Amino acid sequence: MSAQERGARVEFRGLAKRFGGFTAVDDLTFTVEPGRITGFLGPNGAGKTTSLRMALGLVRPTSGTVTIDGQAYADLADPLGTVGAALEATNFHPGRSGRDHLRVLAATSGIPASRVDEMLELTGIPAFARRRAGAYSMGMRQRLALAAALLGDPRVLVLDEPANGLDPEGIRWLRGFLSMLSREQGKTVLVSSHLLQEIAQTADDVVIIANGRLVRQGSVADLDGDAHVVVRTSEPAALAAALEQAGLSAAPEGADALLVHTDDLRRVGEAAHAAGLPVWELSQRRADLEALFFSLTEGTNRNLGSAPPGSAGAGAGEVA
Ligand SMILES: Nc1ncnc2c1ncn2[C@@H]1O[C@H](COP(=O)(O)OP(=O)(O)OP(=O)(O)O)[C@@H](O)[C@H]1O
Repeated sequence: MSAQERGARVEFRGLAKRFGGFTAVDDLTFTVEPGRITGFLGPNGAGKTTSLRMALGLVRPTSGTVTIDGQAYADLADPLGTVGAALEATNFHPGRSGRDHLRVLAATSGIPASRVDEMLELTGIPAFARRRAGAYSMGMRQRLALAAALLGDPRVLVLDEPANGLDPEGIRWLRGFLSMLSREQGKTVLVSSHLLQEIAQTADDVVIIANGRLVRQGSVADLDGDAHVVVRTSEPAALAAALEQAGLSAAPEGADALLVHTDDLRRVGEAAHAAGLPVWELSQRRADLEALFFSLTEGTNRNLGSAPPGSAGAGAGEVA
């Protein structure tokens, strides 16, 4: 089975959610491709959790749809084998061990008990999982939630802020683990975060939202941008012509500089020298995904400052 067949496409179409007069998610349209890791990014309060909950049929959209392999979650013939989700890592009974929790889940879903120990092994908590869940650290809960999400060997994995509470070693482990699930097993992985650096190294694609709206989407490679050379001169027009002759395209940047579409400083310097033009600065510049993320989401953290009208805070006031 190819990765394309193993994973499943998740399509968000015109998805919106209003809580009273407050629009938490606004006309969100994007596609999550099979066999790839998609980072779902946005500052706190951007609407990530609400969107993921709508994808899983836990919150009813005001309008729009989310389909998994062409079907709404509620219509899936084999939900556990299609989507595994870890939305919040806190809802385990404190008196029960993590292993027992998973065994109950497996039993009620017709999944063999042996799968539980396999998943605990895979997520690195076989011994810890025999202790009561109430004593678990946040990182342990995250791993347990991940093990639970994987029980049905789902084609799609939906994870809400899975790096929260993990230490640097745990975050490194999570990166490798998600890569393995998507690259070796072809699963579709949709993972939310409010911190770009947590997933920029792992994600193939990113979807960035702010104030409930889509602000940018694309592959990490595209958004990170190509390298450019900045060249500053007193003769920008003449230098642009000289660069064009040398087969390089350049665009003006301010009054006295050009942005040249190449990463080869030497070619730019030699073209200027051959044309007898003065150069004041010659440097490389790379559009940085991190800078892009900040510029797109700056000042949009809706959980800071005054509460939005009609909002009693996350999780309150809504019955799906
Ligand atoms: N049940 C609800 N009733 C009213 N407002 C809500 C409800 N659930 C979420 N909101 C509001 O909708 C907005 C989006 O919340 P959501 O939890 O989806 O954001 P998020 O991007 O997941 O942020 P975070 O990382 O902080 O969870 C927030 O301003 C939140 O307060």
